[in-house]
Amino acid sequence: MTMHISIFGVGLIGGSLALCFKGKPGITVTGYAHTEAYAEQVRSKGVVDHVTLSVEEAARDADVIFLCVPVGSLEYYLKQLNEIQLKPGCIITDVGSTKASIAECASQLELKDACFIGGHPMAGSERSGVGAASTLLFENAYYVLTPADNVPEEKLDTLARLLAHTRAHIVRVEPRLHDEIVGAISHLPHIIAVALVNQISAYNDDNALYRTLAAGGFRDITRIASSDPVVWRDILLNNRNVMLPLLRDWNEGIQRFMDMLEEGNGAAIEEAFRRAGEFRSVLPERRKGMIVSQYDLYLDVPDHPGIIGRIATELGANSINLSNIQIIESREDVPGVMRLSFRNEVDQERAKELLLSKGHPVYQ
Ligand SMILES: NC(=O)c1ccc[n+]([C@@H]2O[C@H](COP(=O)([O-])OP(=O)(O)OC[C@H]3O[C@@H](n4cnc5c(N)ncnc54)[C@H](O)[C@@H]3O)[C@@H](O)[C@H]2O)c1
Ligand SMILES: O=C(O)C(=O)C[C@]1(C(=O)O)C=C[C@@H](O)C=C1
Repeated sequence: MTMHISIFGVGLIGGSLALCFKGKPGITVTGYAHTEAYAEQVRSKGVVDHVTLSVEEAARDADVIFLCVPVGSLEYYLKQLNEIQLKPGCIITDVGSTKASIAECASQLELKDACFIGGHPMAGSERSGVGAASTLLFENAYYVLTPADNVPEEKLDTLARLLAHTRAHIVRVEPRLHDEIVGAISHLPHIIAVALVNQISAYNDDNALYRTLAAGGFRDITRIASSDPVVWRDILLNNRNVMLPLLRDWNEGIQRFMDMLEEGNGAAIEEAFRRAGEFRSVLPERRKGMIVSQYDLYLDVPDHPGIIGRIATELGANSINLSNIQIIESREDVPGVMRLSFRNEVDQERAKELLLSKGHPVYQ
């Protein structure tokens, strides 16, 4: 029997889900787009089997509907679906970065023949739109489900079986707790990154050397400042009751740093770095969705033409699969730092041995 999946909002997350499902035996994927221009983009990327601009056409035959629109539009679509005769037993789920308000909306609606299961894949990117979609986005990430108590286990099993195509790990969390935790580990870092970039950008208006000299540390901490403005406007407004106390705590932490500097308290500064390093070192590093998403090696190599090709060829000749390669700092005629990412620990270890044996300085 064919399972019909419908994806509302075929952007980074919706498009990545579509890619995980499309072409799998017994699955068809329909994408709903709200403008003809976006529908055309989705068609040209070929991530779904069929694209429509009609909510009804997208929904009426669906077994599972994924709402992948910005958080501020989720309730609108859930209410629209409640007005349509859906297939009996249909599962509606979402991928929004906040879960309490959509769970509340679903419980108020008392959906007729369908059931709602909130979801949130803890994986993403600063890029947006269907062009950024990837089959690998969710691999090894956590995928949070926030079902209400009255959701039948059988429906949860159906959704979990479908999500197995993403290769993510399912975890169940209560919606309010979810919002508190992601407020701290995801939404707060986005605010901090944006505030930091905008602070430095104002200095750069007076002296362009700020941008020129911005190196690894600045780039590492600010990647997410390039995230989609509308998506993040909606997330932060939706989670503002969680964000405000977190920002007050943040202000206190910054005030403590100001005190340490005013007092010239070196011991306290050292202690702050030590404590942070300790916590970071016990994060489950090797999982996507956490701090480090890959099995990485760092390599000091001279920055001259052909070096990337030579390293990749050496690894390939020894059947070691690279998943990514990146120059972190690249300047003419001085050593550069290359990041090599592998899919598993075995490849990482074999690469390390090989590169060390060829005389390359390798760091882990
Ligand atoms: N970006 C991330 O890292 C990330 C990670 C996990 C979850 N999420 C959540 O996933 C959802 C989508 O985010 P994204 O990063 O894929 O964004 P995106 O901008 O890449 O995709 C959003 C999609 O929704 C469509 N859309 C926008 N407004 C719409 C409307 N009013 N009606 C119908 N379609 C509309 C857009 O055309 C696009 O296809 C958001 O709820 C976000 O909170 C994002
Ligand atoms: O990796 C990134 O770029 C992300 O911002 C992903 C990230 C996160 O903060 O971890 C962002 C929002 C989501 O709701 C889930 C994941």
